[in-house]
Amino acid sequence: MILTVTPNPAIDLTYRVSALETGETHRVAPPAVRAGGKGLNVARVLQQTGAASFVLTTAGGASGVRLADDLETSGVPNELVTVQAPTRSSIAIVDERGGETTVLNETGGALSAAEWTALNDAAARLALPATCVVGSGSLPPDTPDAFYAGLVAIASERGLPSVMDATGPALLLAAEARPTVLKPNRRELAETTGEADPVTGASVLLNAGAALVLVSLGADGMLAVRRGADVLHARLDRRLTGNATGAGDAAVAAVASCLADGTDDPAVLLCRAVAWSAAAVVAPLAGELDPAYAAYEERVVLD
Ligand SMILES: O=P(O)(O)OC[C@@]1(O)O[C@H](CO)[C@@H](O)[C@@H]1O
Repeated sequence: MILTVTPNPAIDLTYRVSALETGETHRVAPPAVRAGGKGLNVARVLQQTGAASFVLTTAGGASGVRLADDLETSGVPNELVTVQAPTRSSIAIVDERGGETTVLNETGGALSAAEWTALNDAAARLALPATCVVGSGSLPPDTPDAFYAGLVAIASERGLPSVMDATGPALLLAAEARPTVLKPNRRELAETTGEADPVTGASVLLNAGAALVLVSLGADGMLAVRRGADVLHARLDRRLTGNATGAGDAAVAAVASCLADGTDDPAVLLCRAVAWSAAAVVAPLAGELDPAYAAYEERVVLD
């Protein structure tokens, strides 16, 4: 199975409005409520495509109970580390007029040293039967920046590929631990490396130790950057509108599914990542793909 580790999950609340106006009052239908957080979305997408996945995450307070209940309903196998801090909320507001989504991510509560140890220990144990290790999402406040680097090391010690989707110092340290793939988006990469150009930013992560960096460019597709090789760019043959929340998670799921099957050709990874990402934009909620997701691979243009 593909192990996904999410230290800072969320209850995702997705609202739909006909046209979002800042500073105005909106009458809205109740939100869709789901257990979310990037790794949970990755695991849900993998489950939809028939790949075995496993969620390791934290849960705290009444919102943590809600998260646990929803995960059980989803049928994705999981293990939850119980923590003191209540599980945070993430609010997505989908503007049906322009197809843009506004997201409010609570920062979440800090974990104690004992809770971090429990999460690390569980990751090391659950990696034993895994075929790939995925770490994704923001880290709670006062987190050890080396958490994702530790996850890469756990994978490497077991000879497993690893995919990390992180930002800031956690992303830089993860790069130094020599992961198989890093997948920041363009903004996260620029914030982390201080480089506005995505290829230059990706080179910073490659020089630090990453083998392959996939940079998501939103509607402009995705780049695959490797050391000493041509940069690859892929995009869908047309622009799509919908809910882009979770599109990056679908890309991570695509990469993890390739690696778990023993495929590490960057062009193959990139094209599947672009295809699943597009199929996620069309699906209403993060963690879902358009059921016709496989057909999107034929619509990917590789430069
Ligand atoms: O605060 P983070 O961890 O960066 O992002 C959290 C989050 O917005 O990302 C997912 C979409 O990618 C949502 O399910 C989730 O709640």
